[in-house]
Amino acid sequence: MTRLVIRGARLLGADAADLLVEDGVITEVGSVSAPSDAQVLDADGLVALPGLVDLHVHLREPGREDAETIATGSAAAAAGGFTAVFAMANTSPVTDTAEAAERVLDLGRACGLTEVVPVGAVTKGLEGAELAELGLMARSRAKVRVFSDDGHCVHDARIMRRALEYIKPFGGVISQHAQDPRLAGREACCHEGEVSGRLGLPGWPGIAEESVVARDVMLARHTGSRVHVAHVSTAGTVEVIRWAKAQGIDVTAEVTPHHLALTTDLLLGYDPVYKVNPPLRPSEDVEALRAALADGTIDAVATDHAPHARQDKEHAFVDAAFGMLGLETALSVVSDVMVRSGLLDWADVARVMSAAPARIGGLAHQGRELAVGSPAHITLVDPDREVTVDAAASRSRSRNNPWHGRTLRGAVLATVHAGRVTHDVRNGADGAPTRRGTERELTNATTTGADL
Ligand SMILES: NC(=O)N[C@@H](CC(=O)O)C(=O)O
Ligand SMILES: [Zn+2]
Ligand SMILES: [Zn+2]
Repeated sequence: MTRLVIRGARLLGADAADLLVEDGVITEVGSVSAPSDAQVLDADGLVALPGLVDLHVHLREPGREDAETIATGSAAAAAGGFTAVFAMANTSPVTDTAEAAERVLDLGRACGLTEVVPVGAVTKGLEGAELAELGLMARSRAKVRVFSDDGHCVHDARIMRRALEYIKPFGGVISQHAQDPRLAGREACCHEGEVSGRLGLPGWPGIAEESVVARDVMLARHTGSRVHVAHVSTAGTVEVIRWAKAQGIDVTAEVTPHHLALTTDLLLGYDPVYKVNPPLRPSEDVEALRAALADGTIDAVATDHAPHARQDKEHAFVDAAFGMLGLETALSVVSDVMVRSGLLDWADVARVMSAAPARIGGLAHQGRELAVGSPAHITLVDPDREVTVDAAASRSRSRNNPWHGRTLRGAVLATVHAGRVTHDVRNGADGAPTRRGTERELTNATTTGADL
C-alpha cells in the first residue's frame, strides 16, 4: 500500500487538518499520526483545493510534437495544479475516431501526471460537413463525452442540430467555438474596434460570437440537449447565456484566464504573443466576464492552453498563429484577478476550476470535496506567494507565454494526482529537482522520444 500524509492543509470551510491518503483514496481527515512508511507533504498555511480540471487544452500530439506532446503538456498541467485536462481534437490526425481517442487516452495514462481526457471532433476532419463517429467514440474505452471542432466553429445549423440530437442519449455535450465564419473571416485577427482601426488589422467583431451562441442555445432548447460555450469573450455573449439559463436551457460556459485579465490595447505593440482566438477584448468585456464568473453565469475557467512552435508564432501579427500558453499560470491569474479583488473566494475557485468543469465534462471522480472516500486529487495553493512568470522555465515545449515577466500573487505549490505527488515546488530550490524528476519520468514513460 502507498501512503501519503498531507500535513496541516487549510480545507475549504473548515479548520486546518491532516489528510491521510492510501492507495489513491483519502482515508482519514483530521489529526493523523503518520504511518512510518508514509510520504509526508507539508501543507502548513496552504489552501487545499480539489484537483483542478481544465476543459480546454491543446496538447498537439499527434502531429505537432515540436510544439507540445502529451508528456510535456501533462507536466505543465501538473505544475499548474491540474489533475485532469481535456485534450482538444484539432490534432493531426484529428481525434475523430474511437481509435484516435483511445490513443490519446493511453498516451496520457502512460505519462501518469494528470488525467488526459480526449475530446472528440464533432465533424470528420473538423471540416464541418459530416458528423464524426460520435457514438463509437462515446462507447470506446475513452468514453468520450465532450465533442468539439474547436479551432473551427460548427457553423452549419443542421449539423449542430444533428450532433446535439446524437449525443443526448449518452449525456454528451458539444463545446462550441462560437465564431460565425462570415462575420469573422479567416483574415480576422484582432477585436474589431478602435484598436483594430488604429493598427490597420482586420477585425473580429463580438457579434460573430454572440450570434452563434444565440443560435446554439435555441438549438439546445429545441433538442433538449446540452451546449457548452468555449472561451466566452464578450459582454453580449454573457447576456445571451444569462437569458438562456434563466429559461432553463441546458447551457454551460467557460472563460479563459487571459480573457479575464488582458485587453485589446496590448496589441498596440504588434506582439504576436497576444494574438489569440477569440481575440482579447476591451475592458468593458473583461469586466462583464469577471462579473459573470462571479455570479455563476459563466460556470468554469478553462485555459485554452495553445502552444505554438516559434516558427509559427514569430511572424508579422497577421501571419502569426493564434493561441497562448495557460496551464502553468491559470491558478495564479485567477487568484490575482478574481480572489484578490474579492470577486471569488477559494471555495468559488474550487467550484469554477474543479467541481464545475468535472461535472460539465462528466468526470464523477474529479472535482470532489476533499473528504474520506474521495479519490486523492488535490491542489495545494499558497494564496500569498508572489510569482514572476519566466517563459523559459515552462514545462511546456512552447514559449508563447503572454504572462512572461508579470508578477502574480497566489501560486500552486504542489499537486497530488490519484494519491501521487506529481508536482512539488518546494522539493528543492526553485522547483528544479521536481522538474528534473518529472522529466526523467516522462522520458521513461513515453514513446515520443521527447528530448526534454
Ligand atoms: N485559441 C487559439 O487561439 N488557438 C487554438 C484554437 C482555438 O481554441 O480556437 C489553437 O489550437 O491554437
Ligand atoms: Zn477555440
Ligand atoms: Zn482551443
